[in-house]
Amino acid sequence: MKNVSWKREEKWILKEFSWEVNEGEHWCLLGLNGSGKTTLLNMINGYIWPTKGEVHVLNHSFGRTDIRELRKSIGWVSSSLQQKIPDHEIVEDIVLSGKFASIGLYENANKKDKDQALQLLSLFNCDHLTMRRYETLSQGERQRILIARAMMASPKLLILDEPCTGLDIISREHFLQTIERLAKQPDGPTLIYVTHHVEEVLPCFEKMILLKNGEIFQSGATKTLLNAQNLSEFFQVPITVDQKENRSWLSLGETVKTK
Ligand SMILES: Nc1ncnc2c1ncn2[C@@H]1O[C@H](COP(=O)(O)OP(=O)(O)OP(=O)(O)O)[C@@H](O)[C@H]1O
Repeated sequence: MKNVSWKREEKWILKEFSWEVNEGEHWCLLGLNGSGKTTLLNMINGYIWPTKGEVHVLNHSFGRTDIRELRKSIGWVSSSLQQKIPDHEIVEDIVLSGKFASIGLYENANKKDKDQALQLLSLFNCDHLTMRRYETLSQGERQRILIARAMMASPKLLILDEPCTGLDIISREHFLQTIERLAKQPDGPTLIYVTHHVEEVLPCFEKMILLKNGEIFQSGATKTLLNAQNLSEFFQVPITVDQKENRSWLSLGETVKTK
């Protein structure tokens, strides 16, 4: 994205946003509520167009490409997708439907597709759920199934949009292990992980953007951005950062706690 801005109702929602993702990099996009994360994802997927600036995704230049073709190479797992899956759908069919980008399975999957679906279910430790109905799955299981579904289309880019929403701490940690495994897959997709929780930023996300009020507050190597001074300025409250297992854990500074 080069100098991308997006205006609605006389307000600039994204401002002069420039971002380059190189092949093989995994990025985390961290921003508070209303900072413009969803707007940015809608733009990457071609659902909205920049008011100013240029967007190129996976060598497709917006304005000169068939966006529907491009979307076939992008997986986007979000809570709105979760709500679209019918309760009665069987896990195996949900994963297979990813191949056809449909909600519901209307095409005949062949043996190769079925084998791939089973392999993905196994990758995400969901073998035991193959014949279960969607409505019987826990929140964490649903997220893993939907990522397996997205992977059926062998996307080049996989967007995980606040995937830990609704997960308790144990489920979250299990889920994050899955993401770590996914990031290490040879020939796997580039990951863009969107969150407002710093502790979800796994070591595999070596690059990140801190997004604030539609602008890049900072971007670059995760290691150099996640420190107390930067994050205190970003959140505008005193923050303490502890490092544990290559992840950053935040707590609010003393002055805030005693207020
Ligand atoms: N179509 C629109 N018209 C007017 N304002 C909009 C439109 N879409 C988004 N906005 C505004 O743009 C800002 C950024 O919204 P966006 O949904 O991108 O934020 P977000 O970072 O995804 O927030 P959250 O974490 O709460 O989901 C918000 O103030 C929102 O009200």
